[in-house]
Amino acid sequence: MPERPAGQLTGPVRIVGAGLLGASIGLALRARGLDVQLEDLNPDNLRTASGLGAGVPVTGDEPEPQLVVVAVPPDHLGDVIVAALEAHPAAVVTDVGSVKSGPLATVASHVAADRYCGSHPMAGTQHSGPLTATPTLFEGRPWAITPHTSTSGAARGLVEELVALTGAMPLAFDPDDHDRAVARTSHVPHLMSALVAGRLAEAPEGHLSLSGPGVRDVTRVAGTDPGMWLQIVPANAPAILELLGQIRSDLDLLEAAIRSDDREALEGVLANGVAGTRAIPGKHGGPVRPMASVFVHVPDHPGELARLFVDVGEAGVNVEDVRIDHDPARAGGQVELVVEVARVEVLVAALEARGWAVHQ
Ligand SMILES: NC(=O)C1=CN([C@@H]2O[C@H](COP(=O)(O)OP(=O)(O)OC[C@H]3O[C@@H](n4cnc5c(N)ncnc54)[C@H](O)[C@@H]3O)[C@@H](O)[C@H]2O)C=CC1
Ligand SMILES: O=C(O)C(=O)Cc1ccc(O)cc1
Repeated sequence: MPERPAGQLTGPVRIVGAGLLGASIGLALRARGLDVQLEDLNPDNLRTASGLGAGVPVTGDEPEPQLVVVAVPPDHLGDVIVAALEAHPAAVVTDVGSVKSGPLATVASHVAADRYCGSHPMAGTQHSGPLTATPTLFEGRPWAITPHTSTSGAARGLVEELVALTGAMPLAFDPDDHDRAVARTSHVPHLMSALVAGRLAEAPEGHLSLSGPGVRDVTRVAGTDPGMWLQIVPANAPAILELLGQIRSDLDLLEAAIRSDDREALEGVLANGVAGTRAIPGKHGGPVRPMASVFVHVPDHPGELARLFVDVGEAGVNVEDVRIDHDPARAGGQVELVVEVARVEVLVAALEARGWAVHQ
């Protein structure tokens, strides 16, 4: 295939699988003025996605796509990518699947594999289907681009443009290395979250009333629709099993340390955890900036949250993250504002001066 200079993703883009990911990509591309064609086996999802403005359902009369984005569940990726390469002999084909080596194995023997370049955005919500699709889903998020040995420069270039148009941050990975990376950063964390959350379901009556932000943080991702994970985990079994083996040894060490009250070994486990959290890159891949939480009691009246955020804005402090919980002490909410450590004093002083009950 001839090399295509950069800056030439003009569409049409065909999206196969108009669920959460497909419809969100469609919305992002429509916002940039590209023609988007939608295909889905499920007529309800197709109707919802096109109704939201993510693109136009295919009829068979439309022009050939320049780029096909396959966004179907993991079990079907390989076959649907091959079908797209065959159906659209001039198009570049990518997919957004969570695991790259399996689909590539299906595609690799295909004569037109040079037109295929895998990819994987690290963004989602806890819901599947197009209803919660949003054009901003990918903004500032990492999006892996996983060319294989025979991917053409032109195919890779077009996928890079797709990623740039959605506002995501492109990161190049070899497909196998990508799978090892997401086993560590996404798949095993999800399974660990499910294991911890699973112990909550059988808790004796009353115990869960002591739930605080900690348990919510650790179990949040376990609450996502399990359907997709039932396909992701088997698709990345080798990389996941390797990490689970290491965690099993860590658990043995931890259990022994607790049994023998070995504080040094326990400290080692906890220190490793601290080192791990600090190793996660900061926003947009930048350096990690130390963060701290400021907790604010918000009375249970309409408009109070809005007033709080106006006051934070006027204090000139950027909120990096925010969580809202019931206040265990009084009626109302407790808002946790995560800000840079260096901004905590300014924020606390400004909020107290405006009458907010604040603690750290
Ligand atoms: N949900 C997430 O958080 C993320 C998902 N992914 C990957 O993106 C892909 C799509 O995931 P979601 O959008 O969440 O799933 P989804 O379930 O919301 O959407 C999948 C869509 O594909 C359609 N479909 C299934 N088989 C099809 C076929 N053969 N031809 C045409 N349409 C077909 C379904 O009807 C559905 O509308 C998956 O491979 C997943 O691994 C990647 C990053 C994040
Ligand atoms: O795990 C995360 O960090 C998410 O944001 C959600 C998610 C789920 C599955 C993926 O393949 C990619 C991202």
